[in-house]
Amino acid sequence: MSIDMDQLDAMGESFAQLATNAPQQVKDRIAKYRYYCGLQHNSFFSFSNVIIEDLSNGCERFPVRVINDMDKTHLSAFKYANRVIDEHGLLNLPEDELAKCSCSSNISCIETDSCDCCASGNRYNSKGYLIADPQNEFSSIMECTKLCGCSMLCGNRVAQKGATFPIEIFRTTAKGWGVRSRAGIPLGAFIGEYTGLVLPESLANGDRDDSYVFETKWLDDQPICIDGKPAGNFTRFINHSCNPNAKVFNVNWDHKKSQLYHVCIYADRFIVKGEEITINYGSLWWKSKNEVICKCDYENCLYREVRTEQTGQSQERAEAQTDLTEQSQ
Ligand SMILES: C[S@@+](CC[C@H](N)C(=O)[O-])C[C@H]1O[C@@H](n2cnc3c(N)ncnc32)[C@H](O)[C@@H]1O
Repeated sequence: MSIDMDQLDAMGESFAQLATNAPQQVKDRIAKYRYYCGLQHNSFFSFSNVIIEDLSNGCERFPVRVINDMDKTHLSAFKYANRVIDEHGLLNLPEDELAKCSCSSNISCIETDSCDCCASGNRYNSKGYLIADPQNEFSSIMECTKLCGCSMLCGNRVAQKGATFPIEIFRTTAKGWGVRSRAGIPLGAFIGEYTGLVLPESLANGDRDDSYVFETKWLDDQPICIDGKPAGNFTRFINHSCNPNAKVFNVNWDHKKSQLYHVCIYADRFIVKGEEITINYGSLWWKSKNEVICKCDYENCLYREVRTEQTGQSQERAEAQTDLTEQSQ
């Protein structure tokens, strides 16, 4: 049988066109099947248009590819930074205030019950996945620090070593850019740290565009914020969902116990290859962004209606949901 290559190309073109115009849920499903079948970008009936091969310029362990199959929009400029940038010197802390455990260098702290670091927050298992403790009211993790007796091979050093699961940035139908996984990510696995400029809260608010601002948790002082707009890594593109598959924890490994400035994102369930990674921005973010309509497509979405008044059914549902979330953290 002879194959008419022109006809094949035409079929590929119309498939690509169909896929491009399909609703997001259909696209997500197609993306998953493409990944399962091992289809590469730019292969036959691939509809992926890679516009940047590695946004991180080699900073990450994997290339951060940027894909736009939707329109001609390009990324707005920002500085790629895989660590927070502390221009105001807010994180210059005396070393003696750093937490430390007295474990020995030939054990992994997660294997003992006597490690002070592991005892003060949520813990990792032997694969480096988080075992979240619902009683931990600050959603915090205390990793071992440079003053600890253990070595860098200790299993209680995960987020400090950086992101390991490959991800890519893609243009969504209705939420601007988003992040999706290029591999399955197990429950509890570390995805990435939310990086950016470290700012006092007073500077983060005001006239600044706060769409990319994350407030960190300080337990005994003024809060600081991380602004991912001028500088940040791939996590700055993570969108909100009312049914998220990832969760934020505050992690400590180089500062005193009461200051939880590393904002780290972990899988909250198994994330399938090709699935968009989402977190819950929280009711306070949505309260301050009345003009934004949530496009998460979740059937029980809490913010899909215009929220001109802070009353009504959807607001009550949002607050009830937030109370539940806060209780479970
Ligand atoms: C931290 S940025 C996330 C990346 C962003 N989508 C982009 O293109 O750069 C937050 C902004 O993304 C958009 N966004 C995130 N989640 C959304 C959602 N569920 N529905 C609608 N817009 C969303 C909003 O414009 C929000 O201000």
